[in-house]
Amino acid sequence: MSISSGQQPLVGLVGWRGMVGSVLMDRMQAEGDFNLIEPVFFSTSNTGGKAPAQAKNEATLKDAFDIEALRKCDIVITCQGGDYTSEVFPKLRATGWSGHWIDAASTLRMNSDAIIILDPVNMPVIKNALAKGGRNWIGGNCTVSCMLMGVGALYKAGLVEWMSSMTYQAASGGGAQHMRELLTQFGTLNTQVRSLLDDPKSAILEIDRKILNRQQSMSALETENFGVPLGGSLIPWIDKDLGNGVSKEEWKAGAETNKILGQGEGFGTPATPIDGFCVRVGTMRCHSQALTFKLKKDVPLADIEALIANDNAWVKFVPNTKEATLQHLTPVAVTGTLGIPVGRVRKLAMGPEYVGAYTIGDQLLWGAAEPLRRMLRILLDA
Ligand SMILES: NC(=O)C1=CN([C@@H]2O[C@H](COP(=O)(O)OP(=O)(O)OC[C@H]3O[C@@H](n4cnc5c(N)ncnc54)[C@H](OP(=O)(O)O)[C@@H]3O)[C@@H](O)[C@H]2O)C=CC1
Ligand SMILES: N[C@@H](CC(=O)OP(=O)(O)O)C(=O)O
Repeated sequence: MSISSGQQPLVGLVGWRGMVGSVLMDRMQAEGDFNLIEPVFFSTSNTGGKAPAQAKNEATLKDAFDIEALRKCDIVITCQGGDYTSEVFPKLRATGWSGHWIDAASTLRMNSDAIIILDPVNMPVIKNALAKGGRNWIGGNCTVSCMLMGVGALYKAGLVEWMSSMTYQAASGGGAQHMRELLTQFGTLNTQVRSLLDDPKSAILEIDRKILNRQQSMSALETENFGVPLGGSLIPWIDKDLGNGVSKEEWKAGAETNKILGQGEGFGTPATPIDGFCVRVGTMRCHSQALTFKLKKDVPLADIEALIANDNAWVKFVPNTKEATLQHLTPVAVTGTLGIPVGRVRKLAMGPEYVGAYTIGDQLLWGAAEPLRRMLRILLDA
């Protein structure tokens, strides 16, 4: 980066105290990123307040809507959300600001001048854009990023004719309030039948009936965030209704995966068809997905396993046994780690080119925060 010699780049951080932002701060701290930058902390709600401990010269919070203050930054990293990006980004660029904008929100992802960043998968796409003066670096959809960290090797090897994904997405994808709502619902349901649970002789169908009654009578307040109960249930629709039977989350799987891989519209190469269903389940912060591949040819299972296992430092190949699956392939095993286990890999009954796999990722780490801080490092090294 062209920063005056002897100075550290001024990096503005917006959204640092939110859920994604807090995970980002922890990772930046753990990796020593703050040693390499001069951080400036912004707030949408507490201008003039005390900046966090990582602050160096700028000890107070700046106004996140102050375009002049943002303009001084060489790099802005934001986890504040799409509304903030929509409001501030165009104004900032309109001033002629030529700094780097690194963003967790989806707002700018599909813009032609934006790169979806996932460097273990698409470093060549990132480097190419950097060389051409790229300035907008956007984190991908959490499900897409976690999927590609796990099985990106099959795409890189040009083996995938099409892929279908069935997701099991955690409450955290909706935000912190959604996680709270899920846990509150679990508590409410438990309270409803606690005395029956304590009695080993009680009838299970009585417990079941009481739970269903309580679920079906939950108030608008109790389901304020998800709209319907998630505790003890699931919701097979995530994000907006695109009006054609497809949810926006499902659309992102194909659109973003192809863009990350640098193929399809705008790249002059055919897109890989990717489609499936996205489902919200009552887990906390790991997104899981069952994948079906049609490969372009019959590849021996051992070769497929080796490709996946050797793709990057974070993917963990899980042998397709019950014991290994229960041990390593659950949200409880993966939460809070950067590991991306891939298991249940097997040929499917439809034919030798059909392969199934199951993968999990912490949607706040590889799904949101980690690609952002790694992009910061790529810029610092450039
Ligand atoms: N949640 C997810 O799974 C993913 C989210 N994203 C993107 O990241 C954006 C931010 O998501 P997320 O981190 O979940 O949002 P949060 O709601 O946790 O945080 C967003 C902002 O809300 C403000 N805020 C208000 N009250 C509180 C509070 N009590 N604690 C902390 N912050 C508070 C903070 O801004 P301030 O300090 O200025 O007041 C904070 O930066 C999303 O809108 C999305 O665009 C991307 C991938 C995944
Ligand atoms: N939509 C994701 C979370 C998210 O923020 O996705 P995106 O960054 O694509 O808006 C979920 O609900 O699980």
